[in-house]
Amino acid sequence: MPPLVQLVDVSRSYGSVAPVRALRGVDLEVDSGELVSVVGASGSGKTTLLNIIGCLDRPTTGSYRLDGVDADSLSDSRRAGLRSRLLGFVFQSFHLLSYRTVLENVMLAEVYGRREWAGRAERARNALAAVGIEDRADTVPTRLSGGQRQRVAIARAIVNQPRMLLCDEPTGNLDSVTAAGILELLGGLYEAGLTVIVITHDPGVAEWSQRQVRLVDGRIGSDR
Ligand SMILES: Nc1ncnc2c1ncn2[C@@H]1O[C@H](COP(=O)(O)OP(=O)(O)OP(=O)(O)O)[C@@H](O)[C@H]1O
Repeated sequence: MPPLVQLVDVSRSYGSVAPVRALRGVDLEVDSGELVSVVGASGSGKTTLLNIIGCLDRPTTGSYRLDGVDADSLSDSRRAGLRSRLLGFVFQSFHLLSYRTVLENVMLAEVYGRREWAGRAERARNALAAVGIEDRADTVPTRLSGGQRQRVAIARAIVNQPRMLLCDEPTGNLDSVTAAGILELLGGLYEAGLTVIVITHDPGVAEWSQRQVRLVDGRIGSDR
């Protein structure tokens, strides 16, 4: 089996005049079932790396394979297909639609055309149950606490049954008790077999992960 994530000598520069070299020659492999944190100072390239892994951006040079597929060579629409089939995203600021109910937020994440319409609400309710928030299905996100909103965002991320969750500071807006609950939830998903990559500034989150990748000025400084 190929690694789920395989970056070979990946660099990413922004701009052409005096380019900013956000990533410089990154080699990284992540196998299915790993729980990896990505740490590093502000500006070290963490979000750039996550965007490439998430097929939201392409390397300037080097190659990226996702589940054995050369993601760089695909058209945008094929990349979107790969992304929706394999990946779920969780962000620091939740990115929920405030004028839709919790249930609708999760239902809207289902990929059009990929799965039959019937059962869509039930699958969304199951995802909400998996994160312990099914009783708030009919409310709007603005009536929820930060921790509850992040649970909804995680339900949305898992409703398509992805192979991997990509999380950008998932506990960054939460107090420590609430953050611990979210880590417990992510840890449970990892134990159930999901691959999880988490960008974090929080040393506690890095310690909690199984493997820490540290970026230093766009390069891998350590990987343990
Ligand atoms: N769209 C862009 N255009 C130009 N420069 C960018 C762009 N995105 C990121 N950069 C630069 O690339 C470098 C890496 O940025 P990146 O956001 O990946 O770092 P980061 O480690 O995620 O930082 P933070 O912890 O502050 O979120 C920084 O110097 C940043 O200013």
